[in-house]
Amino acid sequence: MPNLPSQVKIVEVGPRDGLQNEKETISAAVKTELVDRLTQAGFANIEAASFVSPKWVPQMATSAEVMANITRGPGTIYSALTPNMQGFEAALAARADEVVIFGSASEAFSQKNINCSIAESIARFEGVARAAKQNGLRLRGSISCAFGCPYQGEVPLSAVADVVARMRDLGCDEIDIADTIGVATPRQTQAVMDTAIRAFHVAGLSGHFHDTYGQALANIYASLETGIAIYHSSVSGLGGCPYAKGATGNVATEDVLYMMNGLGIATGIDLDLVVDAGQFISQQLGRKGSSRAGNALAAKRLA
Ligand SMILES: CC(=O)SCCNC(=O)CCNC(=O)[C@H](O)C(C)(C)COP(=O)(O)OP(=O)(O)OC[C@H]1O[C@@H](n2cnc3c(N)ncnc32)[C@H](O)[C@@H]1OP(=O)(O)O
Ligand SMILES: CC(=O)CC(=O)O
Repeated sequence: MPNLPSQVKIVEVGPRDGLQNEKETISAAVKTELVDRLTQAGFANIEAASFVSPKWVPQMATSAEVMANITRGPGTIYSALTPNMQGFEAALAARADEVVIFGSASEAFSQKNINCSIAESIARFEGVARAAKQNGLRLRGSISCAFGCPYQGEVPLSAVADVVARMRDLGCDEIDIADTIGVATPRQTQAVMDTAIRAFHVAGLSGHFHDTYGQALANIYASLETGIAIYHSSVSGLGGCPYAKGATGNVATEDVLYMMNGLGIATGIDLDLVVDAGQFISQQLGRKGSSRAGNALAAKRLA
């Protein structure tokens, strides 16, 4: 049995990554209730908002209202995406605990997603990073397309190493290695994670896996073997990226928790309450959730 971490942090990204791609407008009240349910379930970190252009991502336009109305848990960090100073100022006003600068290891994706090159994005993030530190906010860097890009295909390890180093030099407390389109497989995952670990301390790295090809849980297990102990997931497997067509949601939180529980890895999260939250948001969206464990556990309750 390989030596796996004895505990992990699960960052719940459903309210942001999970909902950002929904076509029908979801009310701020529903989003607020979702965040509150997730807080009750015991998450130490919830990605609750995104202060991006409402023209680019209309679903996130209610972020300030959601942040104003949630009931904050004393031990929970509420994060918000901030692509530039305009986003940062909004996140600060909304009392975000952590801001997320989000770049890419792929030039093509950077242009499509945030309308600038990787180098331009890093220059933009410098102001956000400085302001975050000055205001005592945590700073997280997210690196999209670390395993493959919907526009340019392969992404070399050297590109991942380069952006991790740039995020590190900006002073990020945590850096996410993201499989935006869910194409990675376990050996590749370990190669990318080992590359990131050479550029940043392992305790500050996280794995953000979408599940398009059904590989996300296997990739999380592979990452556990490299020592990575922070994972992102989305309740009910919600999600997708408006600038990565065809990509499905993040790995489902219920499935990750079920696996961690089985491995004896502590998360501090109440799986039953996450299943309830998944049922709630699925009902609101009018469709069955895509978490295998969530659906099985909900069916067992009815049996
Ligand atoms: C993999 C993932 O899931 S990542 C998450 C999903 N992707 C995203 O959220 C990316 C969203 N992208 C964006 O919001 C945009 O590309 C931006 C804001 C980063 C850059 O867009 P640009 O058009 O180059 O911005 P620019 O600075 O030129 O401003 C254009 C307009 O956007 C507005 N804008 C810029 N930044 C923001 C912001 N953070 N919040 C709200 N509005 C903004 C400006 O006020 C301006 O408005 P106007 O036309 O009414 O004057
Ligand atoms: C910011 C993100 O949402 C990360 C990704 O999936 O690319």
